[in-house]
Amino acid sequence: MSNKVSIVGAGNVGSIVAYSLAMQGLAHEIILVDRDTDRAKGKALDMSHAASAVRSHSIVRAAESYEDVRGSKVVVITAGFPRKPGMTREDLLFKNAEIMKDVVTQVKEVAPDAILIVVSNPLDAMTYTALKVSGFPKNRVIGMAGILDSARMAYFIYEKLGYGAGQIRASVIGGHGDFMVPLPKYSTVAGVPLSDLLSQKEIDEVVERTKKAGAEIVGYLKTGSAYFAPGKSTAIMVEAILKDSKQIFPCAAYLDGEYGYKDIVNGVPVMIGKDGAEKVIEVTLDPCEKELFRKSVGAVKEMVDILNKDFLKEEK
Ligand SMILES: NC(=O)C1=CN([C@@H]2O[C@H](COP(=O)(O)OP(=O)(O)OC[C@H]3O[C@@H](n4cnc5c(N)ncnc54)[C@H](O)[C@@H]3O)[C@@H](O)[C@H]2O)C=CC1
Ligand SMILES: O=C([O-])CC(=O)C(=O)O
Repeated sequence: MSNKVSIVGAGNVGSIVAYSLAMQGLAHEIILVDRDTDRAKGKALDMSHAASAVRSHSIVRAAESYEDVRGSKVVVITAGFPRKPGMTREDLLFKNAEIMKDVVTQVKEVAPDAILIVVSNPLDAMTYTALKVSGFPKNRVIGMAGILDSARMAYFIYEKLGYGAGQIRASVIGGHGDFMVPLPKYSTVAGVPLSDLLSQKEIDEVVERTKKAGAEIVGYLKTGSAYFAPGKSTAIMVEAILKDSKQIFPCAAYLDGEYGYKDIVNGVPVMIGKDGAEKVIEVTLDPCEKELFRKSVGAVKEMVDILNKDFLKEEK
């Protein structure tokens, strides 16, 4: 099996994905594609030096054209604008949908068998766009968000507790927006339920901070958004595919009847292996969680309906 990975968008997130993979020596060849070719070239050279320093066998190269993406097992797409303070992720819809269409149209020509991992925002709508434009089967187009949102929730639980770092398992489903659905019921510290460790008020605070964590970081950085945790979370998905680990991660996946929804992308637990999103896992939700999930699907559907009306109408 090829373990070549291409990353389209050699900006902040794309660089961390590539760097994480190169340091692990997971992919033999990592290709950086960016419309700013010099940015890709400079970063690829720098990362190849770092790989050499740690005696990793990964080679990072900048693409001269999409021809260099040919033969990739995984193509990560981080091309697109990040938001700035005061913006929502949804504000990026039209600009990034244009970029996604352009990128996926070119990727599918040279890597028709690749698995696409979408990172660009608004994440769920961009994953849907990539799926429709590529025409790839649903298991081969996955969005990255849930690993990041769950990691953020785990960190905020740690901040409340002051102990348990590394032992906290948090769970977030739903879309990657203000309507994401943190699930305290499925969150534990070394197997101990969160409700045995924190008060309801503290849990509610963790939930709210998790939902706004992206915006909190945008507020500090001012010129763009988070990239270390997003990049690492994406690399974790690439690793699961390359190693065929068949582990469960929260990811944005195409729902085809699961959870009672069809023709929409939303964040759910997914078993990831060499074929991508090999299985969507259906978690039992209580009526309140179901309602939050419904709202989250609705928020993504609003964007998808806008795109389907015009922008994606030829992609069916
Ligand atoms: N899913 C998630 O959880 C997260 C998503 N994001 C999203 O990821 C995207 C990238 O974020 P950053 O890396 O911080 O932005 P960035 O601005 O640092 O990098 C974006 C890169 O895309 C390139 N690009 C733009 N159009 C292109 C095209 N048509 N072809 C090839 N390259 C192109 C740019 O030249 C730039 O290097 C944003 O949309 C951001 O909102 C960021 C963090 C988390
Ligand atoms: O907040 C943003 O715009 C970037 C992102 O999706 C995140 O960090 O969760």
